[in-house]
Amino acid sequence: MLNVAIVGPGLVGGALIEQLAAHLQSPRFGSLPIAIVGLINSKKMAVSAAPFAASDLGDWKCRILGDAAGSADMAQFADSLAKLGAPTVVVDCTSSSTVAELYPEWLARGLHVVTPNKKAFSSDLSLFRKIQALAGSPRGPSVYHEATVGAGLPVLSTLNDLVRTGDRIEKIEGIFSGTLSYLFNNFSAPGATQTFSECVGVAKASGYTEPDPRDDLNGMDVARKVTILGRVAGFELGIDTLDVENIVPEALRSVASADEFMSRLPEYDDHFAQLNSEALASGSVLRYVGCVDGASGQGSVKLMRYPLDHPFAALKGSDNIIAFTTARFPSPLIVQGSGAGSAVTAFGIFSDLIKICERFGADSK
Ligand SMILES: NC(=O)C1=CN([C@@H]2O[C@H](COP(=O)(O)OP(=O)(O)OC[C@H]3O[C@@H](n4cnc5c(N)ncnc54)[C@H](OP(=O)(O)O)[C@@H]3O)[C@@H](O)[C@H]2O)C=CC1
Ligand SMILES: N[C@@H](CC=O)C(=O)O
Ligand code: NA
Repeated sequence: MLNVAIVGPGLVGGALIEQLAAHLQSPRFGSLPIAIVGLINSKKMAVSAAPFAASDLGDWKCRILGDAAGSADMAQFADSLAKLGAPTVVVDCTSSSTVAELYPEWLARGLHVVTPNKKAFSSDLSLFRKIQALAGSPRGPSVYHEATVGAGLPVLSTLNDLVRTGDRIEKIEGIFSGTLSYLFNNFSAPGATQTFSECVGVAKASGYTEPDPRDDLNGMDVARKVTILGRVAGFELGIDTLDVENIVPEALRSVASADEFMSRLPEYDDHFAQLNSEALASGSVLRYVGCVDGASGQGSVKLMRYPLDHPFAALKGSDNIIAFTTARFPSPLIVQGSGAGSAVTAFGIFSDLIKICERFGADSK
């Protein structure tokens, strides 16, 4: 049995619980030997030697992390998990750097890590290297983070396959943000009528944005993804050395809360409308694009103009598009599809859990 403990059952972690519970209740393709044994948020935690029942998972806020649950204590949580005996995966569904810094400790105790949290792989290079070293042995603990780039789309598994089979990465270019894809697909299109701030509001309500949408609009979320792609491709990218275009209006960068930012954003609709009409007048649309350049080993994140017949201009909804140009793929290998939202992100995490099940041959007892 593979034990799973979820840190941060918010939007994405909650969707993962739903998908795992649905599988427990009605396995479609044979029962996977996966059990949820731990949950922790910033206030409460519960760890159990016996798997949580599907019926409790259906109402986990009351039945597992309700009043009877203990106070959150991350050290104690990891201690209890390490003592369980069976292979155990900690799924970090927070966006916390503090939690990400605990991965080396978890790995050293034999716990596997699966996460959509970008922080550990895009912050200090030394943390990334430490994690890679601890997760590098064939029978030791593993780290999977497919959902950190393109949510559930098979982006990192594709890149890993290219790298491990000896291909040379020349360029990775794409629209890596569901939020910014949604914004510009809907705002910057011939005949579009929604204002920029209205589009941001819909992206937030749809669960595409980070908890504070400024983390999307300032380019940092895309910069983190570019850094992860660059590092997985073998380049020593540092997030602070990337060329990143921040499109948050200057006066709103320091406002205290996400709510205040959202309420003041309409003041800047004219500014974005102006940028958009200039692009449309030249037969182009605006798209927010990230790039890893294999020749220089550098990355960039920029608001660019694309002609209407370019594949980036034809993108829909919150789709991501990632084009890998390599020695073997001079005509790029393209991955495209829904790249944000809790269901597809939870799917990416679930598929990583299945890989650990397969690698460690957890039996179904
Ligand atoms: N939304 C998307 O489309 C995608 C999201 N991601 C990533 O998924 C992750 C989760 O996003 P989302 O679900 O939207 O975030 P939410 O804000 O909805 O949930 C975050 C959760 O983390 C908990 N948490 C925060 N800090 C701590 C801590 N120190 N210890 C324990 N728990 C903590 C919060 O607890 P509490 O409720 O008590 O505050 C909450 O349950 C992020 O890293 C995001 O970047 C990746 C790909 C796509
Ligand atoms: N806020 C991000 C969520 C996924 O990483 C996005 O919009 O892509
Ligand atoms: Na992905």
